[in-house]
Amino acid sequence: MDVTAKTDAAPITLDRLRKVYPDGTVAVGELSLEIDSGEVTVLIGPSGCGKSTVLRMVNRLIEPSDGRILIDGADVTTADPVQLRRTIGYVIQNVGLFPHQNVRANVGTVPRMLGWDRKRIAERTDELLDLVGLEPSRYAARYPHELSGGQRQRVGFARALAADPKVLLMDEPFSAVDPINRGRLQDEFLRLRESVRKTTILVTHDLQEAIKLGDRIAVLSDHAQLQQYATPAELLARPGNEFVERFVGEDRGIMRLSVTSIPTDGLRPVEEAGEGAPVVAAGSTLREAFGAMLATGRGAVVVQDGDTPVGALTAADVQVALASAAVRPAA
Ligand SMILES: Nc1ncnc2c1ncn2[C@@H]1O[C@H](COP(=O)(O)OP(=O)(O)OP(=O)(O)O)[C@@H](O)[C@H]1O
Repeated sequence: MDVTAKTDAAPITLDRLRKVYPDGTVAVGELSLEIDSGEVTVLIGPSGCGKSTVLRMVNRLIEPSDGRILIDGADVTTADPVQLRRTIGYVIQNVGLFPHQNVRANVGTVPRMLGWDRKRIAERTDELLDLVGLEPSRYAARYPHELSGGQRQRVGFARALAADPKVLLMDEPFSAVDPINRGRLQDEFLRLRESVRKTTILVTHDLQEAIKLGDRIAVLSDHAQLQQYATPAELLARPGNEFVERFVGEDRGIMRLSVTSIPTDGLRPVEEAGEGAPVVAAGSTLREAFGAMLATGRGAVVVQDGDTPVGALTAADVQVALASAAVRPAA
């Protein structure tokens, strides 16, 4: 892990957070959650269970009725909301770019408010556009309507990161783009996380997305009641109660393939894979190994560390690896 990037992040504590809207709707009953510095925590749960309300209390777009929110140990429920929002990146479904400002101006919004000089803003904008894969010379002068949905989402992400916030809030960030682009954006998000490690709270409806992007997943039921808070692997292997079991559904066995790595020991001798068997890299997931078997119609793969074959894994071994991962203590 990149230590310098890690220092940019801050832990978040939600302490008995509560929101009752003026009409009496209890959106959030009482939620407590510890989010480690630099981690991505996903809030997931049925429609209307209070996910967005929780997220929007963190940047004070919504005022909590009770409870505290600590960022880096400081209670932000008493901070000036405008100042606070400048230190928190916020990415929403339809991006919310300013339509009459070009990409450069959109990305520079918060640095401008913070009074950075033009040169510093321009340098930062170029750096961020590069980071999200939009070449500045080509895209900086464009207006939002001259971009695809996925490109707009990238600009939104660059804008959220512009002033180097310690915290990033993302509300259904990828749900407005088509499935192929969504997958690409998710992959980019994972890649970006290697260099820009912000403490992130991400709201989604999509369990696959939660499993792919989350370090931890908080499953909520109505009134933002916390049903389980666990790593993706733990959640799928050991749903904490009936609600979570129903929520993760019957596909959880299949999904576990994506969050479980090929075992490092106990592999068969390479020869057992047979001549011409597909090769997967050591450290790949069971899903990648099983996918390679299905794609080639073979019953085994060769596991390779760099250029060196280290063993063979059969379809039956995949099942055994899944079963033994379930009894191991949580990662
Ligand atoms: N301004 C408001 N006034 C009254 N009730 C509200 C208000 N905003 C949201 N609610 C209610 O609070 C509850 C939680 O809403 P919230 O948007 O946080 O849920 P959500 O889990 O994000 O939903 P979705 O997944 O459908 O976006 C819902 O019952 C909603 O109808």
